[in-house]
Amino acid sequence: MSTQQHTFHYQQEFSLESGLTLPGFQLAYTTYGQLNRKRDNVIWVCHALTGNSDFTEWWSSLFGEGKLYDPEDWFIVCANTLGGCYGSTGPLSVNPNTLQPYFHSFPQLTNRDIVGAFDLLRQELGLQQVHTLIGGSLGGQQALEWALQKPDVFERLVHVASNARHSAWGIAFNESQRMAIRQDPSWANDSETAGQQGLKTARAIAMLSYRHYTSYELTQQEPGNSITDNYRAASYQVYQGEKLAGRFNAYTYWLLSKAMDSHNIGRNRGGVEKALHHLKAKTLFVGVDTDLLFPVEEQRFLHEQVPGSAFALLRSNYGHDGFLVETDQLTKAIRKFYQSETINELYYEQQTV
Ligand SMILES: CC(=O)SCCNC(=O)CCNC(=O)[C@H](O)C(C)(C)COP(=O)(O)OP(=O)(O)OC[C@H]1O[C@@H](n2cnc3c(N)ncnc32)[C@H](O)[C@@H]1OP(=O)(O)O
Ligand SMILES: N[C@@H](CCO)C(=O)O
Repeated sequence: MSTQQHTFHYQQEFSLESGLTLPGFQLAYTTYGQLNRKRDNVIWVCHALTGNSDFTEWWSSLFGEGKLYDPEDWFIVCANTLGGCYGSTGPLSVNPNTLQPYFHSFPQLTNRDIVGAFDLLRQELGLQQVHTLIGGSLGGQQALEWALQKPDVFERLVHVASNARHSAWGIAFNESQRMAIRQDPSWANDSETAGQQGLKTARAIAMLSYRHYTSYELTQQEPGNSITDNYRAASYQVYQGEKLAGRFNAYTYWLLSKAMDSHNIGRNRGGVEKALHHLKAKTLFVGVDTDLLFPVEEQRFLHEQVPGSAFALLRSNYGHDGFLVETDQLTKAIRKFYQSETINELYYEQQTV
């Protein structure tokens, strides 16, 4: 069975948290497997900052024949985020009011806006219940926000390497990356490639928050003792910047990093703790022990605030990106979560749901 690519068109005005509007939008989305007769086998995935809707590309170990989410058993859905650059309406899309690309005029979005758009797609697909909503990093923020907005829809939430409110540390990292984009003179232009050089530096900065001292030591340590103008770790940084610039644009990067900054489930809900009282989904909070960007204290805090929730800690040398890499541990933790068993093993801790 293969994944299917689709596009959802919403042709009415869409109001944003800022008070601005979008004159409609489209979302690119991927499905895998079939909805069963009881319509109770839906898994909805929310992707991270630079991801796309095809979860089999970046979480391939979780989805597929014989894997945790086998398409023979599950109907799996993931939409590219609103504002994204993998088929959904974003800054490079044409504004139907001006017939020109939005570029810098694309309105700023929050995670509330983004999950509001996802929810319109969910309704269009007629999915009244979702067995599990799963997301990591920015996708975890969106999943938590959505589970709060629609508490009766999501039966389970798997919240991976994410938080309830973006931290001062995280905002500072994001702003440092946006400073790099602003330093690029082309950012002043309205063109598809505006800020692309700055984006490369932004990605290089971001890598330092996605990885860890240990992962650099393990993979990028200089083999010899000679002085060079291009140390292995230096060329790695340059390469990672080039690689992202080849598949992403600075506008979407800017927009989504600001959506991440504004993430705060407590906004207009009396604060984070009060907001969490409204979470109905059985929830597994997952952290990565070396995560510098979304440190494990953030997921432990959530676990403590949500009675009956489960918690799993993944061990990784990869830092935050461990959520994409440590899929064997993640699979085990989710399986245990589904079985509602109390576990206490070397690689993760978890309490009964
Ligand atoms: C649409 C989407 O892509 S989905 C969303 C974003 N995607 C992801 O996050 C993908 C998830 N994958 C990853 O994060 C990583 O690949 C990991 C964590 C799984 C593996 O990490 P690593 O083994 O360090 O691989 P990483 O991708 O960081 O770097 C490897 C690349 O750097 C290159 N590289 C490694 N060392 C160096 C160096 N010293 N100098 C230059 N290039 C280098 C490799 O040749 C390789 O190139 P390639 O990607 O063109 O094959
Ligand atoms: N590797 C991830 C990191 C952010 O979670 C990405 O590029 O989206």
